[in-house]
Amino acid sequence: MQGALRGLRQRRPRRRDPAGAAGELRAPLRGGGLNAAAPAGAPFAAILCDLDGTLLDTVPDIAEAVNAMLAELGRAPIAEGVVAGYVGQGVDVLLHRVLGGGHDARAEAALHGRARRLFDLAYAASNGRRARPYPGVVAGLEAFRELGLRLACITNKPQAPSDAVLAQFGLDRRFEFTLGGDALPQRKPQPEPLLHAAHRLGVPVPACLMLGDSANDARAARAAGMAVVLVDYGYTEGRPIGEIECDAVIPSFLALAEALRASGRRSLRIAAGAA
Ligand SMILES: O=C(O)COP(=O)(O)O
Ligand SMILES: [Mg+2]
Repeated sequence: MQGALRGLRQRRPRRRDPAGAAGELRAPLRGGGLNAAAPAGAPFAAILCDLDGTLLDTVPDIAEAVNAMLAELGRAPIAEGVVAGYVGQGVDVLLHRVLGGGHDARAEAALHGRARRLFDLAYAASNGRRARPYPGVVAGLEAFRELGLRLACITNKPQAPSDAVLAQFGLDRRFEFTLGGDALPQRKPQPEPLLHAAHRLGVPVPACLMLGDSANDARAARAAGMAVVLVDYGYTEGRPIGEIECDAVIPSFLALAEALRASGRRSLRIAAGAA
């Protein structure tokens, strides 16, 4: 157990559940305190899982489509690492960033619309070509299932490519449903997709745990009133993972499964000295 927990890093205390439902943390955070807690006396019942950068390493295929789009527009290609820093808030934001060359850039509407059509065509072809699940994802999802946790995938990637790439790896069967970035008017970091998922699962909001890789997942979870755990290997829009407020950072799904198993799904108990 010690080994599996070693990678869990204690994060800034979550003093009060934003929705007021989970109440105060039940133990001090010094040493091996509780880091995130399900609603008092109740275990976590569901995990809402992000896709890009959490389940699957998808940037090689996204970058291929971005560069095919740029070639059609007569523009120079950009490096995969730059594309990785632009992924997180869905395709429209990605293309504004690519066309404008910065995180806050906005492209002119006609150009953006043309780029979107070209990107969608190119991504339909490249999606799944080089994408791979991260180590421990498949075994971790199986462990979550064995723990009796309900699972839904909540992504900012549009529904069609999300469904296609998850099905390619048999991961669609692991989730009760997948909510794509175009399924609702709102996307992460807004809380609505998470609240929608909790409602659809029939699980109380504070009994849901968001598992993601970026500040978009963390902010959505906080706004919804959920605990949030981030993987340390995903796409953070160029931000150091340590700067993103969350309950814990984990090296793999298996580490989270072990922490939840050890606590009867009631909390993430952080190993002493694991910070
Ligand atoms: O498509 C994106 O920009 C990010 O997708 P994600 O929410 O699955 O990380
Ligand atoms: Mg992600």
